[in-house]
Amino acid sequence: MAKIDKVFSNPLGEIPPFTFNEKVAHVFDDMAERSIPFYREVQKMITDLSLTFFQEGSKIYDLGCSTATTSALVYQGLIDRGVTDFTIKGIDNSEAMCEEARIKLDSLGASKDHVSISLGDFLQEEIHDASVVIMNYTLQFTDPLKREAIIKKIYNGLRHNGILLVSDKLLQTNTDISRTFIDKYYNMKRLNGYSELEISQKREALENVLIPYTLEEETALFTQCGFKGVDAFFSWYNFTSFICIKK
Ligand SMILES: C[S@@+](CC[C@H](N)C(=O)[O-])C[C@H]1O[C@@H](n2cnc3c(N)ncnc32)[C@H](O)[C@@H]1O
Ligand SMILES: O=C(O)C(=O)C[C@]1(C(=O)O)C=C[C@H](O)C=C1
Repeated sequence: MAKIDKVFSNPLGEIPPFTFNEKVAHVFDDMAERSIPFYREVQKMITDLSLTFFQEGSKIYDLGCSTATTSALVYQGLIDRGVTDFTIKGIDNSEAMCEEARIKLDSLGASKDHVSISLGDFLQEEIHDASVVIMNYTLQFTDPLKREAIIKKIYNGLRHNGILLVSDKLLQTNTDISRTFIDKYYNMKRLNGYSELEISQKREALENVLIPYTLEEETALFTQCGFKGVDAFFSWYNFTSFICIKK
């Protein structure tokens, strides 16, 4: 049965804070494709950059892996290139997401020797001997007071010439531009079939859960944690994807 996102389609009355619970995990792939601009294209670019910077024998981390869409694409890309010496570690603190991720990887026939999914808080996880670390729309859900610690841990766990790939929703500093970008974003959601009720209820649920930085704050975070090369490889109004390289 098609898993269509209807999580916010009925009036909820009191709207609880958004969590990646079982209801969300079950429809997440549809939710992501219809709620994140150019989600598929960004996944292709993340996969392409991961394969470009991957170093034989190293680890790849997918932090906040959700249903393992990124892990599955990177796994398939490495297998298609005949690469054998690699491990991909997907980490997510939602049990329901980890379940969906394992189902997706099993359907691919992905070997557990090469790609594993762990239920856990990536703030507590060890990161070591990595050439690629991916945080695709996950840093924005991390307590701002803990963002420096995770980025520093990632930097220290990367090999020389290793990369961190981050995609996030961003805040614009100019209020007129911010309002315009948000309007464009919600119009995208309308075009993707979301009702006014769904858009407004999700916006309320995400308040104080999704905490966007400005471009300046996000860039400063990466450079202050040691990354010498920091640049955007994709941007659409209030969504940007960054590549950070450890030199
Ligand atoms: C918007 S989804 C990420 C989308 C996914 N990376 C992709 O590209 O499809 C955010 C995910 O991060 C997970 N998450 C948020 N904070 C986390 C943490 N501290 N540790 C582990 N997972 C976390 C959530 O459970 C959720 O699955
Ligand atoms: O900001 C919103 O309204 C979103 O739906 C964004 C967003 C995200 O950027 O992660 C929030 C949660 C997910 O369900 C997918 C999209």
